[in-house]
Amino acid sequence: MIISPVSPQEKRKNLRQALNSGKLLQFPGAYSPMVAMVIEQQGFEGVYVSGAVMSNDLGLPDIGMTTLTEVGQRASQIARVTSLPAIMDADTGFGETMSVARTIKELEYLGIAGCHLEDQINPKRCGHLDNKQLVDRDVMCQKVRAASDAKTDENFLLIARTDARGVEGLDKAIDRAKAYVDAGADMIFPEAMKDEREFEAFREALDVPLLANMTEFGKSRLFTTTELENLGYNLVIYPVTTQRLAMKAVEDGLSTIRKEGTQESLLDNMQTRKRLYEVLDYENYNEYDQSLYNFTL
Ligand SMILES: C[C@](O)(C(=O)O)[C@H](CC(=O)O)C(=O)O
Ligand SMILES: [Mg+2]
Repeated sequence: MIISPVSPQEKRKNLRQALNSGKLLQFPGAYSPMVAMVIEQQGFEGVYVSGAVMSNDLGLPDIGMTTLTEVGQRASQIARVTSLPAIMDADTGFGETMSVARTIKELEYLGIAGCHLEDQINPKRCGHLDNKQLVDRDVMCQKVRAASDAKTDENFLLIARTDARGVEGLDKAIDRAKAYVDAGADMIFPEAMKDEREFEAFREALDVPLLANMTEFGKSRLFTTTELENLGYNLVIYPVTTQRLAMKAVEDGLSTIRKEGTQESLLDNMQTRKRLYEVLDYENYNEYDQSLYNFTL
């Protein structure tokens, strides 16, 4: 109730243990705290806070216009209602080297279990678009080193993402990933791989855990969990999925109300009041106040 009893330190420790299990961990994107609760109730292993989703939610494209404060606070609200670890998309780190160090310290303090930093210049763009631009490998290594040094909890998961595949090619992307591991990254996120062979090449080249991004309408085919597990990947994100599902339902629903003048025909598509209260565990708030849950539905 209210806030998960599992501390951020425990969540990070649990995540480290789970990553060592050899089992693929599924982290769907949560666009709000309540979505994180549903992700936990459905039995997933963790929650992802997407930079794209945070931007879109503010009515902005995903081009690095959001701030550490905005994204960090929202990620914290999402992280604290679930006992699952939450991983946050920190884009290019919200600034240069020293700011990146601050980003890590703030995210630890906000209860986040880990984050990823990417090697694009700012303004960045979605990793599955063309014409991305990268910072030099050394600049990114410096950021990763600063991030790693800034940790106070060794279990905070520092994930380096490389967007180099679409810019410099597969071999250079793998070289960069190796350099980021040497600089202190705990995990690698190879962005926008073209096919199975490329996912495999990263696995062969690196000993650290790997993250697979199964975003829809992008450059990678949507692999199943079995396929990803067989490829040796450790964690999969479905970053924008819940927002895409919800927004389609919202758009369709609004257009129906506009056309039909009532939402009557939409009721079957809606979360009922009963289900909402189950998700929120409303009944248990009665322990605190007997006058809260004395109605019938
Ligand atoms: C993972 C990602 O960084 C995100 O912000 O969720 C995006 C997802 C997307 O735009 O589909 C990405 O750059 O892949
Ligand atoms: Mg992103």
